[in-house]
Amino acid sequence: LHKMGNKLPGPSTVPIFGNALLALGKKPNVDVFQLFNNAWDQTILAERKAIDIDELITMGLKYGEQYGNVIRGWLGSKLIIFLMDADDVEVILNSHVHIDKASEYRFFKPWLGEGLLISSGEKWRSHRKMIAPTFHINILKSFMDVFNQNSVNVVNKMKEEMGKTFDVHDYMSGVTVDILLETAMGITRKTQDDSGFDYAMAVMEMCDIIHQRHYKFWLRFDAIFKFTSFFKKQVNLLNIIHGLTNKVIKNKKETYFENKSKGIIPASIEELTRSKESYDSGLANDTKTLADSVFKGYRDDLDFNDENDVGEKKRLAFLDLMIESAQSGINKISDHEIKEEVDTIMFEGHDTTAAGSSFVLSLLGVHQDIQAKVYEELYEIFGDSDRPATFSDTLRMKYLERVIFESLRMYPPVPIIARKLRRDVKIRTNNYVLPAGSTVVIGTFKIHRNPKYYKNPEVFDPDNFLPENTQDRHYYSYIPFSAGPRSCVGRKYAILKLKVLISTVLRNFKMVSDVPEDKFVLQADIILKRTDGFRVKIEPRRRISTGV
Ligand code: HEM
Repeated sequence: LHKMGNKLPGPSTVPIFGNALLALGKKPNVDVFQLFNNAWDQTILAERKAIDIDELITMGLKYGEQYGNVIRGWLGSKLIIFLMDADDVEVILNSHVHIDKASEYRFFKPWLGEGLLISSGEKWRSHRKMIAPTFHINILKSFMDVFNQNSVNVVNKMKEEMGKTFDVHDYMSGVTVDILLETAMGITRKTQDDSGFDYAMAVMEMCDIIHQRHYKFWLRFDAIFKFTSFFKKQVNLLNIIHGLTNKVIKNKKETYFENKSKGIIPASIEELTRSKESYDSGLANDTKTLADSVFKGYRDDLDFNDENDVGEKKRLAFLDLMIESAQSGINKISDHEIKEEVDTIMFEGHDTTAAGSSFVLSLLGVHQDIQAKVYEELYEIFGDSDRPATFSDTLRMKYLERVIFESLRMYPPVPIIARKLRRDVKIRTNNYVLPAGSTVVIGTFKIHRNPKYYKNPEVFDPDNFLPENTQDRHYYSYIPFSAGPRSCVGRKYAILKLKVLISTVLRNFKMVSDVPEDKFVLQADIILKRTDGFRVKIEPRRRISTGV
């Protein structure tokens, strides 16, 4: 490992510590925008020694300017390799071999157990096969009412903020938890209480603790961590988080047995979607969305399931399927494993979309011309009507989709992903061989801002996703949902939900941001966020065409 690792370019090391001392005393909050905005300029980089940077990861990205798109760092005897070229990333993500997560993900274990995000081997494979069909396009269509209703609810809540400056993330976070509870978990509004908000807050604080464990190396050791105040806090936060997920499962199981004793068979997704068809008739001629072309280079099991019949039994929403499977013995899954998956979906499905929607809304507040174009498109679809969005409406939101994609490019909610290599792997850059046992960090944030793939990478421009601009671009230069066998299982769910939620907000309010984009302070936390808060103002929307 040592011999092969040292053949890769990277900063010089000191005995025992390797490059670990470079991270000493660094804080997690970074002005990432500033760092990356100017990072292509070598002279500015040279002056940037004093900047607060986020442990080896952000530092590794900075060193990219010096060493290229492959950099090695030694954290003691641990070899970390940063990859920032789409060709190299494809070799890792497209593989069915390199699918194990890096050991850093273990800090999630007390919270998520061995859920889909962290598990590997046979457990991951069989659970992925079980869970992916629960995000089948027919199921997503049946969620349209829930997406619409909750979007209207959050619009009504946001009216309180008219004329004030506020953090739109608070609202996006709340509505995202509500939507997840109702869709994936099948918990009706009647049975929900305020614990969703406490849950969202606890998740944010847990992410902070996990992040601290990444960059403060002494907190990496469980034996030390257990004696810190962080541990006590973690216990309290996990009580809140698991309190909600336990309640969700208990509630769902009770309903299952109640219905079973009454002989009630839950409506299949086919039945649910069929009854919608008359209401959602007149499907747009062109049913292809931007996602179909942008992600076509790495078709995954989600696409396969949508195009093939996965069998009626499997077409149940997530938690229904889990419980049905456990009770009927169709799939082998224990109660404990159900809980791990519920915790995983609640976390992955919530924090990512809350950050994604908050970035879109605050960016539109900055770029008024782009917002006017989005509104013009929505006006063409809905006119003055307040009617809910149908699935076919969402297919017509082509400019909004480009805006969402561009926002996920510049501000990917998951800014990096990491894998542990079990075998040596040869990459395209200089035919380097990455040794088994090393940790590979894929710098999504940096790849998305590489001028090799995007003409003006630092400029927010939805036209980056016009068909003529996407057709020849490397597929792995755009990986907000990762790609390959371990791609995000909620990708289609997320895009559909974002379209309904954001279109509903914009049909009711004009977003305004007094903070320009170059003043956004990013936090390269587990989930990319703004430490300065997603501060916006809203103005009532006059329902007239903007004439753009
Ligand atoms: C804008 C929204 C989202 C983004 C940007 C996003 C991004 C990602 C990324 C980059 C990964 C790979 C992580 C890694 O390899 O470490 C991932 C995995 C995952 N995501 Fe998402 N995600 C989003 C929404 C969702 C939603 C809505 C759900 C579920 C409702 C979800 C569920 C999952 C799960 C379960 C995994 C693990 C998949 C596996 O390893 O097989 N995500 N997501």
